[in-house]
Amino acid sequence: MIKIDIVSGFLGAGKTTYINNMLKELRDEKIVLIENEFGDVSIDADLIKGVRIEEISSGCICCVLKENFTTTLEELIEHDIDRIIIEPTGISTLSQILSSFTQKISARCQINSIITIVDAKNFLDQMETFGGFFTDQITNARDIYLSKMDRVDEETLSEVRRSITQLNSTAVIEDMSGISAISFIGYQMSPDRLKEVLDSLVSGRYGRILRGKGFLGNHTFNIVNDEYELATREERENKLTLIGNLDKEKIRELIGG
Ligand SMILES: Nc1nc2c(ncn2[C@@H]2O[C@H](COP(=O)(O)OP(=O)(O)OP(=O)(O)O)[C@@H](O)[C@H]2O)c(=O)[nH]1
Repeated sequence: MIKIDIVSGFLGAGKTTYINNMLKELRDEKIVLIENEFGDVSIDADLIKGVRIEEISSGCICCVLKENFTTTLEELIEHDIDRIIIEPTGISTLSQILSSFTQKISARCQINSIITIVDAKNFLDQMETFGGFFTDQITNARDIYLSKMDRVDEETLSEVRRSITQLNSTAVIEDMSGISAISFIGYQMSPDRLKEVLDSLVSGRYGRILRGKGFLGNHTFNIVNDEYELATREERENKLTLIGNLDKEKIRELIGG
């Protein structure tokens, strides 16, 4: 299956910056980047190096250029590639892009990630003015990355996080430095399996876990770096939160959420 990663986000949010970082991690793969520009002049394609780039310009792939987009994808999947990264314009609606995947595309590809980059510095102002795009980009994302964290204070950051969570309570929100959190509510496993899972989590094979806390039935556990403690208490709702440089895909597989 060809992996598809969609990296959306408002104008200037940091999509190209994120994709360039992502490409550094994926040197061994055959990748095609679909770059969608609203204007005629391609700028982003010049900023990205080392991969094949398909440009679709003069409009958004979510509306006027939707057919071009679908045709481009259908042609691409005939080739020997591992991954397609899609960078829509900043004013694209993510729901429309997701609805462009025809049966032919879905049969050959698997959506690996649906990311929205949120500019922490400008988000609250832009949200007031351009709410529609944001709402769609945020509600349809699986992962939300905050950029420009270096340019905001803690209070603004909390407000940005609160506002995003109101629109999408299930997306993982993380900063571009790679420290993120992942939570599971109502997950199920046996106490024996829980011990195996905790051993795996602290092994380093699932990323670097800085902190973890959770409950499973009458068990409670704490993870700090590469150690964990497991104790028995009164019955609670099954919950688990992990914070760190996480390999979320593998963690989701491990926990089964
Ligand atoms: N201070 C700061 N600047 C950032 C950060 N991320 C991106 N930028 C800057 O923000 C500007 C826009 O970043 P891009 O990655 O080009 O954003 P984009 O979403 O691809 O922009 P468009 O394609 O025009 O919509 C650039 O000058 C980046 O260097 C960040 O975390 N902190």
